[in-house]
Amino acid sequence: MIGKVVGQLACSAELAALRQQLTGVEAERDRALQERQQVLRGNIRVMCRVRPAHQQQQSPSRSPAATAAFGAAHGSCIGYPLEGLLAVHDASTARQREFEFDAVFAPEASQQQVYEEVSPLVRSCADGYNVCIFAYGQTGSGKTYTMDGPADNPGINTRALQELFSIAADEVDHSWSFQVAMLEIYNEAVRDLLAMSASIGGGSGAASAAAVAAAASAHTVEVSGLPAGELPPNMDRVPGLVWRKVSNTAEVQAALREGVRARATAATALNAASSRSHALVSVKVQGVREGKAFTAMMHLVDLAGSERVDKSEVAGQQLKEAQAINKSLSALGDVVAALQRRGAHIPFRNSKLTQVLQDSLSGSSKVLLSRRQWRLLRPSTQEPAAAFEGLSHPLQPHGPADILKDHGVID
Ligand SMILES: Nc1ncnc2c1ncn2[C@@H]1O[C@H](COP(=O)(O)OP(=O)(O)OP(=O)(O)O)[C@@H](O)[C@H]1O
Repeated sequence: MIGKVVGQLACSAELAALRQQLTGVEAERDRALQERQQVLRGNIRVMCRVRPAHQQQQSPSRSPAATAAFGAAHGSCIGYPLEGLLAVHDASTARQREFEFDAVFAPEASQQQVYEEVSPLVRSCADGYNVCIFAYGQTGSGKTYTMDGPADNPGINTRALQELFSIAADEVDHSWSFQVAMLEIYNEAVRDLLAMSASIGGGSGAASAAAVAAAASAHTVEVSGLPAGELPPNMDRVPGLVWRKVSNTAEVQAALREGVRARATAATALNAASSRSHALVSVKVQGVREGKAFTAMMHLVDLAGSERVDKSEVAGQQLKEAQAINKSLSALGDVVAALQRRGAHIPFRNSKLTQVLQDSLSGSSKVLLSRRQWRLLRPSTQEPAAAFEGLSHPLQPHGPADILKDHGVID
């Protein structure tokens, strides 16, 4: 009797082990498939999210024709003729152009819909790949909303960590750990926001401007410019950076809030707009797969506003800011272009931003850019009515046409 029970136990233990093995094989096959899919879709993907019009620009009673007329009166209107395409009609030149992205989100797209397109990259990070997700666009175009988002409808940052937690919860090995760090890059100086927050009490407003300025300077950190392969395994890209351990959404949101407050406090104390700096949330994932430990990094980046500043109109601090932003955005553009060309030399050293991100931009890392690197498909002089009927959205003053104009894509 005892022998039989033990036999059955052994048998069910074997069955359980076999099932576990099979699940492991299936999970491994799914991961390989997902990786293959990612490689085929390209390691650099570019999506475009169109911000809804502000309230004063919206009218619930506006028909598609009236919407098109509104757009035309404001110089341009936009439409979505096919999946992944954005069409821009510029009324002043009667020109229409189409731009191709990996995905285009219309103004009504929800935070969750945007996140679902990003989610495969987050899953790649849980498979051990380094990942970078950027939001790029003019001031007011919705970068912070997309990355950070309101507390009751969070953006990519919180959703990405939630997904990582849920992946880890389903793993056989429960020794996974997650840490976040927050950095700000302003005028080519890199600041540790969580360290600053600890010095000034989370930016609760109690610290004087002088104390905040002192903290900002004290927590300015060095970045190693060494190429990825030459960085010793025990050396961090940003030595001494404060990493906060997180294991649930509440901890993530508390850390993010602290960093955001420290950034805003520093901006006020230094008399600078926070949109003039790059904000980075870095996530370090340490996990175990098939008995092997791995570390992967994910950088979630809210880039500084990309508007072109006419140098003749700004001076002093604003000019310095504009130059620093231009320098770092063009350095990022050069790096992405070199990666796309698979160039032998990738110019990471040209800015602090690309130095900080270099481990997540090289090798088999995955990169996602929101609003950048669009490919012009075909210019046309079609009337907007046909192309835009039923699809039109008025263009707000800070809408894509302004961005496209800024970059000389349209006149
Ligand atoms: N998809 C959206 N849905 C609703 N509101 C949005 C959306 N995108 C942006 N907004 C709102 O538009 C305003 C500007 O957005 P946001 O602050 O995210 O712009 P930004 O590009 O980060 O600007 P900056 O460069 O100045 O930081 C905010 O009030 C934000 O709440």
